[in-house]
Amino acid sequence: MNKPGHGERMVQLHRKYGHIVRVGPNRVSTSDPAAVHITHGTRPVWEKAPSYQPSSPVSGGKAMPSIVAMTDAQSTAVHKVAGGAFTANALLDYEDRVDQSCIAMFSALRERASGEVDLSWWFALFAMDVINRIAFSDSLGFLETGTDVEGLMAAAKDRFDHWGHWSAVPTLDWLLFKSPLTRIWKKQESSPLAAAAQTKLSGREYDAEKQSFSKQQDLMGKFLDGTLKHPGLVSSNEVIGMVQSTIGAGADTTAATLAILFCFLDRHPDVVANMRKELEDASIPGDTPSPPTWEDVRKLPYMDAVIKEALRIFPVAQWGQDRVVPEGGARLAGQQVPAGTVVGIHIDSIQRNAELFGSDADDFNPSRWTSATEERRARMERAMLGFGAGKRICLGMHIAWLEMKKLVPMLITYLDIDLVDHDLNLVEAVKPSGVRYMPPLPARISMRTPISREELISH
Ligand code: HEM
Repeated sequence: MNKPGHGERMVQLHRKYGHIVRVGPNRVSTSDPAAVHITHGTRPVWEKAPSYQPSSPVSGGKAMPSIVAMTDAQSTAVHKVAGGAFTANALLDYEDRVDQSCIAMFSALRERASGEVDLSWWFALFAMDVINRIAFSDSLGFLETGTDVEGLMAAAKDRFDHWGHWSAVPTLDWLLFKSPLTRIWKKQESSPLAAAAQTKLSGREYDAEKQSFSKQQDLMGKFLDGTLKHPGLVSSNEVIGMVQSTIGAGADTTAATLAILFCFLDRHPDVVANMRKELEDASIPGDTPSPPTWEDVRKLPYMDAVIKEALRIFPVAQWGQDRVVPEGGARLAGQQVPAGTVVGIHIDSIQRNAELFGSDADDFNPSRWTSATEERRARMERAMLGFGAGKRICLGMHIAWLEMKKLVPMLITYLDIDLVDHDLNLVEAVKPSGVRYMPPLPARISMRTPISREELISH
């Protein structure tokens, strides 16, 4: 998973050998869209494979609870306690924080408009800034300072790198990094992400009158309120793990998706022109330089198609979403697979399936979504796995859409963003890990509409 070109090699392997390919002892990969409804279905729920365990962060020599790596039973408890924090309705509680990050991002790019900026770095700062605001009601200043505050970005990246590296040998990961033995010979450090979550948790006050921790309507408050409603299901240590894993899961994924999207936009000025036209026709974001409202942008069909197409053609999640075949075995892609086998789904292969997406499935073409019949679009939607599927689908998916659909219109409306290298070979340049990490993307930024700083800040 950590070698450049891994995703592309898997696509070629599946195209050559079919929908089921053996990729290791007791381990297969499938590219059959129909198989996903079995592997990620609910009757029965297939457990996540041990390859998820290396994704759990370590703090003080112990594996911290991580939402991504939990068993089905643990995840059911977490969904009870925290599910409400991730629903489409909860988005309105976060909208003002996303706006603040959009404005901070826009100001930062605007201030650097005369020179070159590394777009990958700024998207990474944006995603970390916004997820901290949503999690703790505090940006920590990623965008204001332009730096990796408290090393949280490095810590999140380290987690994904570690996962990519050790996912094939989870027992060794446990022995070397998480077993009681390692506590004897290894220096015990606290993860910066866990430390940040712990500090915020200790500062949280309970409002006895409202019987709530949610004065600030953020993830931590909502998680804590969930523990009050469902006592005994999740401990405070687990709340820290949940916040920590949410930040880890939500930052680099969103940042890389934005960076990939802007690579494609750079290559397709016609798409940018269409997006601007759609926004202008809907008078969004308006004359003032503010991020558009969620209500205004959430249903714009072309914007939706463009972001979806970037998620389709170059999905950032590179882990195989491995599941274990339950008792009795299963029939996948016409073959009987025995119980206990680990089955990974290959997202790139499924999302570039020509039968579903057409003969130009390997090309970036947002209009495939807008021109498709309703029935065809529904079939394509079902094959989109960039956020996972089924019970363990990305909990932060709605938040990710909120962030992207607010930031992207703001950037393309007020800025021209011109990448220095228009022909970057993404397959070779991207560093695969748990997620695809984008290389630095030097870009020249210029203002499309003159806006005064006062005007920007006042909105
Ligand atoms: C474009 C951005 C994002 C992408 C592409 C993405 C992708 C994914 C994928 C593929 C999964 C796992 C499915 C599996 O292994 O079966 C996942 C899980 C998860 N994501 Fe995201 N994600 C994104 C943004 C976010 C954000 C913003 C948050 C938090 C606010 C978040 C929180 C989570 C959590 C907590 C899980 C674990 C769910 C579980 O196992 O039950 N993600 N995400």
